[in-house]
Amino acid sequence: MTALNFKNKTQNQQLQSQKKEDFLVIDGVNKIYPTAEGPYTVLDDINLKVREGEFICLIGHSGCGKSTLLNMVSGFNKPTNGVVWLQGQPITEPGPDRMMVFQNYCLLPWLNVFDNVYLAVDSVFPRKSQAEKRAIVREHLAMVGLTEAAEKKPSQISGGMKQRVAIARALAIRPQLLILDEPFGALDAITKEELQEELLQIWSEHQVTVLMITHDIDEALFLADKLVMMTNGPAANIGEVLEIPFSRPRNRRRIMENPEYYNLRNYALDFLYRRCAHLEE
Ligand SMILES: Nc1ncnc2c1ncn2[C@@H]1O[C@H](COP(=O)(O)OP(=O)(O)OP(=O)(O)O)[C@@H](O)[C@H]1O
Repeated sequence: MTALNFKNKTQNQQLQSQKKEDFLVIDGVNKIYPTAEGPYTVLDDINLKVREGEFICLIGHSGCGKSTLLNMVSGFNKPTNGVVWLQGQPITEPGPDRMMVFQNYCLLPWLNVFDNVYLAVDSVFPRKSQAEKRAIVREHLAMVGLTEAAEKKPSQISGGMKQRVAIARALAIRPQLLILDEPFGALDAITKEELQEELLQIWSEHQVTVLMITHDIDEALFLADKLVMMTNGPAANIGEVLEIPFSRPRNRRRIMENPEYYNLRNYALDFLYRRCAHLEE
C-alpha cells in the first residue's frame, strides 16, 4: 500500500467513526411557544450527541419538555433555535428513518394486526411486491411473537400485545432511529418486564439507535447505555447524563445484585427528587 493510500484509508476510517459518534446531534436547541401570556420557553440550549446504535433513556419531571424534544427529533415539531442533525443532515420534517412508538399504541381499530403493520410497510415501500411486503410483515410479527394474533383486531388483544404490534410496525419500515415515548407506561409490571427484554433483544439484533422517554429509573437502568436527566421547566435543559456501565447482554437479576445499580439508582433519584424537586413536593 502506498503512503497516499494509507493516508486516505486512515482518513476514511476516521470519517466513518466520526459519523458513528455524531449519528444524532442536538445542537443548541431551544423551543419557545407563543402563548396568550407571552413567549413560553420550554427548552433552553439542549445539546446532546448520540452514537449510532446507542440506547438512550430520557427522564425528567412531567411537563419539563421530554416529548417536545423527541418531537423535534421525529420532525413533528421544529426548534425555535438550533438544529437537530441526523447523520449530518438537519431534521426538518418527519421521515421513515425515524419511527415513533407511543404509550397509547395508535393502532387503527378497524384493521387487524397484520393490516396495521402492512399499511405502514406499504406506504414506505410502495415499489416492493405485495409478496415482499407481506413477508416483511410476517417477519416482524414473528419477531414480537404475534404470528398467531395476525387476524385479530386491536380490540381483541391485550395492551402488551398492542404495544408489540406498534413496535413491530415501527421496526418493519427499518428506521435508523426508534423513538419511544413512554412505551410501557400503560402496562402491568410483568408485561412491562417481558417487553423490556424483547425490546433489548430486538435492539441488539436490529442495531437500531433508540431514544426512549421513561418515568421509571429501574427501566432506564436495565435498558439504556446512557440516562439523560432533564432539569425542570420552564427553560429546561439537560442537567446530567449518567453512563450506565452494565455489560450486555443484560440480566435483570445480576444487575440488581450489583451494588453499582443502587449507587446509580440513588444518584438518579437524588437528581430528580432533591436537586430538581418540584416546589410542591
Ligand atoms: N403547543 C404548545 N403551546 C404552548 N405550550 C405547550 C405546547 N405544547 C407543549 N407545551 C408545554 O410545554 C411543556 C412541555 O410539554 P411536554 O409534553 O414536552 O412535557 P413532558 O416532559 O413530555 O411531559 P410528560 O412527562 O407529562 O409527558 C408543558 O408545560 C406543556 O404545557
